[in-house]
Amino acid sequence: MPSQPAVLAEAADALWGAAKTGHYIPPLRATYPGLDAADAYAIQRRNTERRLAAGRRVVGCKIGLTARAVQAQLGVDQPDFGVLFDDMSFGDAEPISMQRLHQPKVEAEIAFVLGRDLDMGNPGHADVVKAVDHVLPAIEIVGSRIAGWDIRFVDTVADNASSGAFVLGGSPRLLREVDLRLCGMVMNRRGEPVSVGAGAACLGNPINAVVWLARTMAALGQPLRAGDLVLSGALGPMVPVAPGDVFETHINGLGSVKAVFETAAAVAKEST
Ligand SMILES: C[C@H](O)CC(=O)C(=O)O
Repeated sequence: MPSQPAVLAEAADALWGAAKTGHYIPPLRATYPGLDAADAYAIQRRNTERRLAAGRRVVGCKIGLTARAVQAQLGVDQPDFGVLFDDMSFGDAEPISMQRLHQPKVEAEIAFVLGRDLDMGNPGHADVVKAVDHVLPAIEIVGSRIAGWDIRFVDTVADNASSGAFVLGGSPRLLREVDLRLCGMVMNRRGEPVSVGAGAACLGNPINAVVWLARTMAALGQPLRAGDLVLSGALGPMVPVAPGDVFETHINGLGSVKAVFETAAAVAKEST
């Protein structure tokens, strides 16, 4: 049974407050034991509307929970999605302020940029392949407003799929130039490998994840559109971020992208 609107509003307010204050909250599933997936997306939508009202612009979607191991950990057999906004976007090697992040972790991903709308009913693989304009290497900086990342499906969905920020590489490639299933990924922190993986880790092929999202959004009556960015899901394990960290991700056939986080001294200066 769907939760009462007052419960959804209270949960959305709690996440919003945690993002503003940095006082992270207990898991929603513990505070509101009846919450289901539909409730969680309704909570996410409330805060999306709040961000839009504050002048932020939607630039696309992120897909999460695409790795079978992570799905098993959270007890689900499907991915989830969150909304990407203009102010989450950082360029290759552009310094990222720690102040705006919440318990940040990084993941290496493949970003898709669409050149056509996917507004047909139940889009398929051929539709998605035709609609992709280009792909890019990306680093997603995930975050959680839930204390200690103690999340299950409803907690992360409500929290905009634990999104935070993202960095895109600067050299777009065409889909036909790369085999996304086979491309290997290594992420280094100051030269040391901290996460390795491959395209196949993302639902067998990152294109499968984009098909899942395209179908989901079409079914919701909010189809993916030309110009939308899609972060397709992690290719390897998430890695916690500390101030001053620099992560470089290389994805075979796609090139490299670097995420640079401000130092502890800069964090201290910002908070005085
Ligand atoms: C909890 C996050 O959704 C993880 C994520 O972004 C991913 O699995 O990819």
